Amino acid sequence: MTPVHPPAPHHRTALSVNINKVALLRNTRHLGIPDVLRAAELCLQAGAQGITVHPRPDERHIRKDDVYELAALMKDWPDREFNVEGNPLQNLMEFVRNLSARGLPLHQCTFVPDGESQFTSDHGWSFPDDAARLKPLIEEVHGRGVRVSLFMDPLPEAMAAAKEVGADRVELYTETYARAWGTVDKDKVLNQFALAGRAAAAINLGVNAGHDLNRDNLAEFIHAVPGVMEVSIGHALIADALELGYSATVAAYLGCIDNAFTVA
Ligand SMILES: CC(=O)[C@@H](O)[C@H](O)COP(=O)(O)O
Ligand SMILES: NCC(=O)COP(=O)(O)O
Repeated sequence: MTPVHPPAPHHRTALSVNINKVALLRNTRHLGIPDVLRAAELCLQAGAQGITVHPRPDERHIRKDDVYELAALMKDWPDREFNVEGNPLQNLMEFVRNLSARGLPLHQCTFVPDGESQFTSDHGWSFPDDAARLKPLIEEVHGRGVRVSLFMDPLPEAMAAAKEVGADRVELYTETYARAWGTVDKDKVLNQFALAGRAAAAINLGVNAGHDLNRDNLAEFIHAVPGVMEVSIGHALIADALELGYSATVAAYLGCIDNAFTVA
């Protein structure tokens, strides 16, 4: 199948669509609609460079079977990325081990320090406190050929510790930026993210970003924070898709990313 939009050139920020919220709606009936596999396929056809899911222990949205079925779908899209988020001290490692045992694709794990039934992610890992328990888990994930990204608050001084435990990337937790967008605090907050991004880049730690990014705030973020390799976007993007459809919505977000690279 020919994608509407080709995979991103390597120097551009990749868009990974988080489809948690499609599953959330599906789970309110026993009819299987909206279909998460169909959602993923439509986003990939529209040019999204990856699919993200965050299977929470309470299965309020993404369920175990979804992860394996999505991974099987991703086999048909070898140039796209499958990213599974979660807490490796809860359920995430089970997915890593089973996907690996079944020979199914998994390209990136994003370790997120969420509680069992947390409302949504709201903080990053804390160093040095979390270092000793993360290190062997990161080694295990690497042993299965999967990249590890650590969900982190935008603290420049914490980037070295993330690198030290073996992370390949950090995902900067962008809710504070999203909240500040459109207020007098925006430039100050954005500068904090830029400093964190630079601190990561200086030690060869890749930078992803996510949480509450949307069509209004995305381009400015990518423009200000150098070298963002990937953004994972779910809530706002799926809300937009309810109005515009997946294809137009993904195209709009890819357009925001393109704009970030073209505006002066
Ligand atoms: C790590 C992160 O920011 C995302 O996982 C986000 O929290 C989506 O999770 P929910 O869709 O469950 O809110
Ligand atoms: N890692 C962030 C993510 O996948 C999506 O977060 P959100 O856009 O649903 O807030």
